[in-house]
Amino acid sequence: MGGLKFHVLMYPWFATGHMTPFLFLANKLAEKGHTVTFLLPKKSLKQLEHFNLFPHNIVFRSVTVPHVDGLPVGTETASEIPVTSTDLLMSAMDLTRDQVEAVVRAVEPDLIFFDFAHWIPEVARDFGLKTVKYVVVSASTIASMLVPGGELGVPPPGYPSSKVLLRKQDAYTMKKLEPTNTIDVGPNLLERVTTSLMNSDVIAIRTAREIEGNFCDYIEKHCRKKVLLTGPVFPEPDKTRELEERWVKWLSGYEPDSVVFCALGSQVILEKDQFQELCLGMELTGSPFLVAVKPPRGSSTIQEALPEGFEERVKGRGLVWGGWVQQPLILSHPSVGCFVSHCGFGSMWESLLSDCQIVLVPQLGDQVLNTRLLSDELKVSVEVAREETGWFSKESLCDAVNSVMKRDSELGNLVRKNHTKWRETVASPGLMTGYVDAFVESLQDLVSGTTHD
Ligand SMILES: O=c1ccn([C@@H]2O[C@H](COP(=O)(O)OP(=O)(O)O[C@H]3O[C@H](CO)[C@@H](O)[C@H](O)[C@H]3O)[C@@H](O)[C@H]2O)c(=O)[nH]1
Repeated sequence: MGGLKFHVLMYPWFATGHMTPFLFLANKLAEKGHTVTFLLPKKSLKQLEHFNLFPHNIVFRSVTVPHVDGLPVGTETASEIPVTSTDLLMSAMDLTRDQVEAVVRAVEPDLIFFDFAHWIPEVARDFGLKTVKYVVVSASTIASMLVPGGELGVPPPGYPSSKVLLRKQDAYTMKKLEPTNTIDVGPNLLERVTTSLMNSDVIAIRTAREIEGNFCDYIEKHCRKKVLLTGPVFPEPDKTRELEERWVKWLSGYEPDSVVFCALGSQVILEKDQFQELCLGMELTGSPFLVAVKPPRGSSTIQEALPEGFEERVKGRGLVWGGWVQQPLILSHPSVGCFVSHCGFGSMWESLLSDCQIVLVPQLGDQVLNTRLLSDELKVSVEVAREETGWFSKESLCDAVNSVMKRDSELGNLVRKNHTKWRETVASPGLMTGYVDAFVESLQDLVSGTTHD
């Protein structure tokens, strides 16, 4: 608890998968007596408030997200829009610079944490402050962004892995990100990320050396600056919130480890045909299943998009739900035996912490890299096979699930064994506290201007 106390201003990208890990880290800092001003869009306040375990030390301040042409009026967060409109929301974030400067002036922080607001180092310089670019995607994602433009499947010189790569059949992930608008919105995502990496004082990554050490070293060398690791920074289990009664009731009707749970995060919106294939694949597994995804593109409800006759056929054993569910609590329910995930970075950690078998069906580039890390390097999961176009069939989904769910499957036993080993590693309390303690010490040095070789 000793040493210098500092005040951090945090300004994460307006997406659940970014704001929540920032807040988890804020809790760790607050626990040690440091203070945090957390800037976020108004709409996100409600969703995040309950994660704030130290309301005296962590103070939320909302920003007004200005309207930009091309976005529906009132848009404030990435989960409200398709990923192809991300660049528009980023340009709206750029327009909040005045508001951020006013907050800096008012609260006088010692440090600013940011991720996509690439102009934060300029603001900080004006006030004589230090900045931390906090990476809440995997180190492998950042490493692969540092040398863009190479041939898919071929590691750039010095890149630390021949497995954690985008391959030719992953080209579809790039199409998914192509902006659909023609409005000039300033720098693209890659430019924002590289500018942020280059202009911040230090880079911090939400990862563990045990899992991605070689990628962290690669980034440090490439960016020629210190890379600090916070460890996975899992949230404390929230004992005040229990799994909703409807899910407790539904899940309790099934045998232990029998239910296949599928969730694709806060952003993914499938095309209708791929959504239907997902449903049919789950049906084909023969297992009870719960799918929690957004309605597919062009449909306003799940019901209107389900395949013909599907609901009657799976009645009593399968459910497709279009709303938000409590993912970590569902994963820890004894009836849930398999997690079919998009492998967003948050879900990646949650899947590692769970004792479910893991089946991955990534949708975006970073999710593909996380998938390769888990499936090909750590061998704790299996990936659903895709065709060259990026399409996955109901058969390939069903095969992947059954390959790890069938009793006595060799692959199932192998991934279970590896998963147990890695879960024990990442969940060991010593690992987390060790990372956070070392991270805080480095921040104290940064604020006080102390240097260590
Ligand atoms: O119904 C749901 C859906 C999600 N979650 C939670 O929401 C978080 C989602 O985070 P993540 O798994 O990281 O997914 P996304 O928010 O979809 O991911 C975005 O942000 C990630 C960085 O954290 C990137 O890796 C992804 O590519 C990007 O799409 C997790 O904690 C989930 O437990 C729920 O609780 N209920």
